[in-house]
Amino acid sequence: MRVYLRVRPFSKEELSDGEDQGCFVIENNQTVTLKAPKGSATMKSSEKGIGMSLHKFSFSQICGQEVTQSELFEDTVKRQMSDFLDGKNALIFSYGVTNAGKTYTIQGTPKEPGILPRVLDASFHYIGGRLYEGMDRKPYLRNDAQYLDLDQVKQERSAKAAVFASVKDASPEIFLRVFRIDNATILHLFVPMQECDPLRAGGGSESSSSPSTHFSSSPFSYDQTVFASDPPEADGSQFALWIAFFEIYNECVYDLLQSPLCLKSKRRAALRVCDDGVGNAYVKDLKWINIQTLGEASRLLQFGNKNRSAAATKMNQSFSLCDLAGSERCNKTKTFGERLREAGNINTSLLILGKCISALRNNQTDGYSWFFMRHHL
Ligand SMILES: Nc1ncnc2c1ncn2[C@@H]1O[C@H](COP(=O)(O)OP(=O)(O)OP(=O)(O)O)[C@@H](O)[C@H]1O
Repeated sequence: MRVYLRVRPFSKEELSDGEDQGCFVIENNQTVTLKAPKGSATMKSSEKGIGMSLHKFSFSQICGQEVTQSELFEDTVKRQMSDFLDGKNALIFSYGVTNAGKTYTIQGTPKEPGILPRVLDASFHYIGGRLYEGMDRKPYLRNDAQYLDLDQVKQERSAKAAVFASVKDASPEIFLRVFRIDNATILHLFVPMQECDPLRAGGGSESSSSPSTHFSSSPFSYDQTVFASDPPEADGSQFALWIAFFEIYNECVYDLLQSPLCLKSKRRAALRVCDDGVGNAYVKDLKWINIQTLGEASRLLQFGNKNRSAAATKMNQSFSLCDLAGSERCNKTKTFGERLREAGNINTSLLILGKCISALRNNQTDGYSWFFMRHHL
């Protein structure tokens, strides 16, 4: 596990409130010293000879306030991303007091995209023309994939269409802003809008052009050689990308990709955290959506984020639902196994996005977590 510290600059308000008291000194790129603020309980205690006013902390690496989003990605996540593309699962978790800069670091702003859009972009870049266009290989339990029959594929398509239909009125401007670096690059990065049309998106494999063409002119600059070496084209490997997005709120797991059409009651149903039978936790009944383009990924992110804030403010939370959460053993049913191997060499790559708020709120802290799972079948 690697632990990075990111220090954000003071805001104008903080500076005018005199919060910059030199309490924080970066000694080197791995060590910081914290000095208790004047008048704080810690400072008063140390003046009485109880406890210390100085504390040193060490990290894998410290990113100072001058570090840009792009540099942060290069210095921290890129290595993990490379492992992920090599077939290892990964988890990225950000933790800090409210207003510390977690959202800025993970999601970023239109002008300064954070880790998430960069990783999505890099994933598509890496996969290039090897994206599996069908929807019949789907994540299953924690580390597995299942084969879907024609009826199930149909259901997947309509579920996807329902989600995309509910964001179809979103302004393309907002949509584009998610990854915008500057005006000149907008059109290059994003897929043509008709490719994001919900009806077409619902059609799954009907995408007519190779996904690689959409990302060849991405505004993000990566040294692709740092990423895992491409699997040999000759082995016919393809990649299926599915996204799930959930939040943990007051100890309950909520699906953020649940289409509002499915929410007949105003209460959101909490999902269960189950065991796959071999000790791996997974979220039962979590909605997975197959994506074919970076644009679709971006729309899902937008959709889920909207659900998150709406959920917190508009919906009538029922804490009695909490008893549904918690670990529960679920029977492992039939998996795809050998049938998939016979059918071809498909890598199923999964991205799970989630914001963990949970009981951490009690300490005025919260965290973002983000998992990558990938398996070769
Ligand atoms: N590295 C940075 N450079 C410039 N501004 C930053 C940086 N990090 C954070 N900020 C700014 O600081 C403010 C707080 O950041 P952010 O909203 O990301 O905090 P947070 O930890 O997600 O807060 P919360 O837990 O309340 O959601 C925002 O205005 C953000 O734009």
